[in-house]
Amino acid sequence: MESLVAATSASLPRAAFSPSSSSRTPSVLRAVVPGSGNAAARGVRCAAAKDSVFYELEHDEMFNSAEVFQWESGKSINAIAAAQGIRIRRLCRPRYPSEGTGADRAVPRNILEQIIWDKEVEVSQRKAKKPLQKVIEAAQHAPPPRDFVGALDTAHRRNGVPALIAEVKKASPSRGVLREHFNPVEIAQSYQKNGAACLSILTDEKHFQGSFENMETVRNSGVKCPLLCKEFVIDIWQIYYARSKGADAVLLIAAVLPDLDIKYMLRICRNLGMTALIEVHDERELDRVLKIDGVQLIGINNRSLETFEVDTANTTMLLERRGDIIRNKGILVGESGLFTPEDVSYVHNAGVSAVLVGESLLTRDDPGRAIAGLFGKELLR
Ligand SMILES: O=C(O)c1ccccc1NCC(=O)[C@H](O)[C@H](O)COP(=O)(O)O
Repeated sequence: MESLVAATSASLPRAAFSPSSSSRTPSVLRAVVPGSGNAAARGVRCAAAKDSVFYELEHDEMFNSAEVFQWESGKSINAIAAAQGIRIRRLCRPRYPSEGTGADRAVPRNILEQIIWDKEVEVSQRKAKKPLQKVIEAAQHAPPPRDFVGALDTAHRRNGVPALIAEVKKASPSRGVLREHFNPVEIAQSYQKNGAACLSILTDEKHFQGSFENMETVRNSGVKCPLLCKEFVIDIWQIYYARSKGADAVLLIAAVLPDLDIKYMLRICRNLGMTALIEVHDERELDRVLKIDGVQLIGINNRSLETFEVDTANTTMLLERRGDIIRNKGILVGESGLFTPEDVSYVHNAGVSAVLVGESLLTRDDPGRAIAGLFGKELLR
């Protein structure tokens, strides 16, 4: 089968393959069959020859989902997202005057919404400088992707405690600057030396003082741990860009991305040989993600990205309710607010086999050596 990525880059209009662009260009078939956005024209969906790529797309569950039909009937991305319980809105510009601008659209409701709105502006500027096709080409020349899930699994078995994804972040909206002297390569090397299985590199500049350059420098420094690109992904462009800078995995946040975006982005990750860590905060997000095929890594974030409140009981609560189903899916990651060996044991007992930790390591003089303190023992490499 010709891959979606190949179809994207080779034969179809670029915009047609960006379900998360702010203009929300509708499905592939509408782009290639003028006028197919209305019900009558939708009959065209079944007209492609059996040997064409469009036949496969027409028969693809993704392109026949309710969400695609909702797009095609003109429903806005925010309306579709809201129907899935997503509270974070996109900074959608009105498509026609009657939609208005709406006073409430002008002000983000919380920090996550602010980050996403800033990200939309940032991504559109980056795309203008480096179009998708160029980033896809750059991704093809990147150092090969490494096995993120395999590294977590091996470390968990070796140490009998959750595998560590150690975070390289200078600052955060909730805590401000965590580390004045910030050398990403030094921190990454020290994490690796002290038993981290994987690393998470913050790439958002505005709110976390991170960068894609940090990702690239760490990747080129000889650090062997697989790297997660900790970014607020709203567009496939960012996934290709992360790969081009050497990332092995990307974060996808269920509080931000509708189901179809997650499915589509998962496919792109798979085609690129990358892993997606799908992050959830509550039961509703978890239930959405559990219905998606191909999810290998689910992160339960203990920090509300809307209020900043951290509560490790969130992991226990979600695992008590959905533990069996989640464990069958793959590896579970406990994220945020872990400071002591008791915190780590608590989420381990709840069922996680990996933890994502930033602040409690980064605020120590030597972040790598702080790992033993966090786990109550030295981790083997
Ligand atoms: O950390 C924040 O303040 C924050 C605010 C808004 C969105 C995301 C945010 N953090 C991302 C993370 O989830 C953490 O960096 C990660 O889980 C590590 O958490 P911690 O160990 O508490 O630094």
